[in-house]
Amino acid sequence: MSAEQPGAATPFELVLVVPEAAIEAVGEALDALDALSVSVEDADAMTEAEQALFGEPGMPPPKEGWQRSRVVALFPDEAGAREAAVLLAAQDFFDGCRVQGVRAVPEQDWVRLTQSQFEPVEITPTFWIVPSWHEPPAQAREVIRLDPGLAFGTGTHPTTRMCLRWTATHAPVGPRVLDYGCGSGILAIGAAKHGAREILAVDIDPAAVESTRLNAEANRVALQAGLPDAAKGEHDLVLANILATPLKVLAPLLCAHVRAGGHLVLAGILARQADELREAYAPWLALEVSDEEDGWILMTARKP
Ligand SMILES: C[S@@+](CC[C@H](N)C(=O)[O-])C[C@H]1O[C@@H](n2cnc3c(N)ncnc32)[C@H](O)[C@@H]1O
Repeated sequence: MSAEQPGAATPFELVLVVPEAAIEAVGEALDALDALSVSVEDADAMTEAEQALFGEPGMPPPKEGWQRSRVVALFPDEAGAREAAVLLAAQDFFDGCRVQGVRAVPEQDWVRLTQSQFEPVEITPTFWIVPSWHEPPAQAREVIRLDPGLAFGTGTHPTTRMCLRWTATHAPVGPRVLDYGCGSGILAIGAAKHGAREILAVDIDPAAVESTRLNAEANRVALQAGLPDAAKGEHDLVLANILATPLKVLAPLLCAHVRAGGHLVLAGILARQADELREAYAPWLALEVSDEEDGWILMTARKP
């Protein structure tokens, strides 16, 4: 197999120069943006400013980056790498960082590499995300079939997993569900597997909308997918796994889409951002932290 095979997108690298103060936030954001891998090296390597970075023997280095790190993040395709560059540039922590380039990564067996990185993912003991090249585990009763593709959301990221887990543990969810920032459509499909019947999925990225339609079809789920303008009406459940900054901007809009008695479920939020999110949503809903994984939190509220 090779990258030239029909259907195999060419992977792209996003190359960033990041000061030490921003390295942790950039790393977390790249993780949230579904980078396949992230490597960090000294941006000043082979110059007079080169710094050695050592840890205790057998221990990790004492810090995560150099004074200026060169961060190389691998994405499955060009759209993913470019979207990550745009989303990162909009974050407050990105001040002082620089996008050095977005470039194709040639001549490797990316299909096999990608497949080897995606194993079935357990959401609950009976709810699994399973790539098409795997058999579902015997104990799986609800299964989403999903392969890594153009859009974020394969179930490997804690933010996605927490949203899916919430949906599974609150099943059956009400019939009307809005997935805002749908990416691959994984949350919408997960809601369909747990009781939702009228599902609307929206995203600013047309590639995500298309990906959601295809993934829904592959999972025999009926839903409507479109750009954010398509979000209309009130819903029993509104799910939004975006990053903290856009979630704050979207607060009035997302709250308006929740019916009285309905639920709002937000992810893409770091534990240290809980208070700012709570404050941003306070005029409409009282958010609380209802799950936490790897430093990411799930914030939820029920509309009175
Ligand atoms: C972190 S991904 C989440 C994808 C999927 N829902 C999941 O949970 O895995 C965030 C998605 O939100 C979309 N997005 C970002 N800002 C948005 C906005 N203002 N309105 C709608 N979608 C947005 C991005 O294009 C991306 O597909």
